[in-house]
Amino acid sequence: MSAPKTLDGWYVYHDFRKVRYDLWKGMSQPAANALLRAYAGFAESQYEIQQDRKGSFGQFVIAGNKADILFLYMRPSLEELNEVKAAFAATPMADFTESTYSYISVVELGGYLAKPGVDIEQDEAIQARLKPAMPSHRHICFYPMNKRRIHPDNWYMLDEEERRKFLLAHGAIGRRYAGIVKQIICGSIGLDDWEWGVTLFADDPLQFKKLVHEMRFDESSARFAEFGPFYVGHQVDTDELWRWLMRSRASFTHERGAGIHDRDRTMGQGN
Ligand code: VOV
Repeated sequence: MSAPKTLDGWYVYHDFRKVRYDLWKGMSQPAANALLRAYAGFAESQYEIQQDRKGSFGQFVIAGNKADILFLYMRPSLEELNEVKAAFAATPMADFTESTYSYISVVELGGYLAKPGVDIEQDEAIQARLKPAMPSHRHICFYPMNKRRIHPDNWYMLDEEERRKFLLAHGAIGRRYAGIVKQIICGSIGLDDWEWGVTLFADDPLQFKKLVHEMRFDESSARFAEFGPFYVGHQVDTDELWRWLMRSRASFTHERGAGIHDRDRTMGQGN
């Protein structure tokens, strides 16, 4: 029995963080403004890297209390992800948030997608899937998963034909969500605690429930899948993240609606 080939793309770092409200609320308003301005510079540089197609970046507010914020980065190499980690650590945002969960993986596609005789590097459609720009959908859902290895439901002992049959049925369900849910499946065997990181994007979060629910009844998930913790949230730009963070400070009530640039202006006037 031989392992199926995979096509591997950008390395992915999910960085889930919680706000240290004890520090954040104790900070003076000018200090909070300066902090967020410094962070905005970092976020801007991340979006520029994405613009240059040298990586991807997204900011998300996470629902529930497993985390408050997710920073999601993709880069061509693990070293570059570690550079991003250092660059983030240098921002004051790192001082008043703490990591609650992280996940390292690499964008993965089935090896059968490689057409014989065609250089993967020249196949634009495959390159776009291996090195994806951050989808612009409003919502995100992330969870890690394994394929079971307990007899008789041992995914890794199935022959190729059986696995293909299961994945065909899985793909058929997924395709019914074309244009509604976008998936980025990342392999993490040898990289992190689970075998895959599943990241889904949709404008309506209810579609995550509908898709995952449908897949639970499909044999490839019903018999073989095991799941880790689920995270769900919505995508924000830096300005919206700023407003969300400011709302969590008691002093924000009289500043509701002020964005980074408004704040910069008022800061410049000596506020
Ligand atoms: C949003 C829709 C969607 C679509 C269209 C889709 C399609 C496909 C196709 C065609 C293929 C086959 C290999 C390849 O082409 O890469 C896959 C592969 C895979 N998937 Fe998937 N999947 C989706 C969605 C989707 C979800 C929601 C999940 C989580 C499962 C659940 O129960 O919660 C998932 C998982 C996976 C995994 C872990 C793999 C790798 C399995 C392996 O052993 O290698 N996936 N997937």
